[in-house]
Amino acid sequence: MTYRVVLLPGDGIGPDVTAAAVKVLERAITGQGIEIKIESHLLGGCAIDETGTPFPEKTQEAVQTADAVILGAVGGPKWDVGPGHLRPEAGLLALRRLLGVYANIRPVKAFPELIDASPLRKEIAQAVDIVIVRELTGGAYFGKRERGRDEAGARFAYDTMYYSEEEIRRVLQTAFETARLRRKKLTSVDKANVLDSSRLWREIVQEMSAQYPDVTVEHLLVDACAMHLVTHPQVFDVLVTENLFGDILSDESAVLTGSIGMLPSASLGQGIGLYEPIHGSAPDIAGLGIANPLGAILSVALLLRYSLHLEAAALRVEQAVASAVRDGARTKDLARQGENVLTTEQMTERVLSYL
Ligand SMILES: NC(=O)C1=CN([C@@H]2O[C@H](COP(=O)(O)OP(=O)(O)OC[C@H]3O[C@@H](n4cnc5c(N)ncnc54)[C@H](O)[C@@H]3O)[C@@H](O)[C@H]2O)C=CC1
Ligand SMILES: CC(C)CC(=O)C(=O)O
Ligand SMILES: [Mg+2]
Repeated sequence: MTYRVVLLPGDGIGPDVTAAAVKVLERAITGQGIEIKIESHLLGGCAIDETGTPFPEKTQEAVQTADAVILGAVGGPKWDVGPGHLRPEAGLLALRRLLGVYANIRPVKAFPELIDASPLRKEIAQAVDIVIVRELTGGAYFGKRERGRDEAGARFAYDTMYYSEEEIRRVLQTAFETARLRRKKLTSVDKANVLDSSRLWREIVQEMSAQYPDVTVEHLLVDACAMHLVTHPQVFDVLVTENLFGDILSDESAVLTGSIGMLPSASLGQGIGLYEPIHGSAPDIAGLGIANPLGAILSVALLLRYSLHLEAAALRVEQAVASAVRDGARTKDLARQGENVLTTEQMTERVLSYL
């Protein structure tokens, strides 16, 4: 069996962490009787530089026929000025939309050995085990938007947080089913005291909960949720929310585990899965070779699990990461004072040594 995996390294630290991910993927499938063909394409700022657009046609064609897609990250200060349609992030949003990956799964699990890197109290940090299900192809990032000038010549801008019933239902289904396979608790996060899109979201959660009587459902306003995540994150099992809230809450949750560099994600929907660490292109450390590759490597485990259905290989990758961390492997973002600091490549080698 041969699989085609499209690699989109992107910008900043993206190429470093995806190079690590590919090495781990190749090692993980050795002896499995399968072959993986990796095909690299342009997305984001590097694509703007080479082709004048953040999501070139060649990349669009390649991802639509792939078995899975691995992405690093896009963006950076180089492209922060200039016309809106040329932003690297627009390429990423278009990619997610094209693949129809409406459910972004972001597991947030503490590694016992990294508790010192977490800002939480020890007994709380070690109990963090959450899956965030973030709606990924709707909401304010995709709604009608405009910038203009009013009659007096003053500037205005707006973005619309639009959700259809179908968009809400399908991601909630993923969330309910995820909760069912875990501790059977679903926290739906919204801003239903203010936003109509949130009121509809909450109504649909309530309607759908009848089909999942084994799942305990609670509703939480997003501002309170942001606080609860740092005061008592151990109460959360599966957390489901719309795109913008999920983007923010997952970066916050990442820190609970020690570093944003630790968190993987799987974006699932209409077939082809997209796998990426949750962090961005980290321009402040780009080119230094010190990025934490573990979020990207753990995304490979999710690819093996969800797209290739190789659960044993997925577990091996997760265990290899856990073993490396247990043995004291630390990139700069994880290291406490006096700890030996590994480069991206050295950390990758440590993970590979356990595979
Ligand atoms: N999926 C994507 O492609 C994403 C792209 N971005 C883009 O990335 C650029 C930078 O955004 P920021 O707000 O700075 O967010 P960021 O996630 O790139 O970085 C935030 C902070 O975390 C650190 N960090 C991130 N990943 C790390 C890793 N693997 N190892 C060690 N440290 C790590 C960075 O050094 C920085 O201090 C922007 O252009 C933004 O739009 C941001 C988030 C996601
Ligand atoms: C372009 C942004 C929506 C990327 C991001 O921050 C994310 O998906 O987490
Ligand atoms: Mg984000």
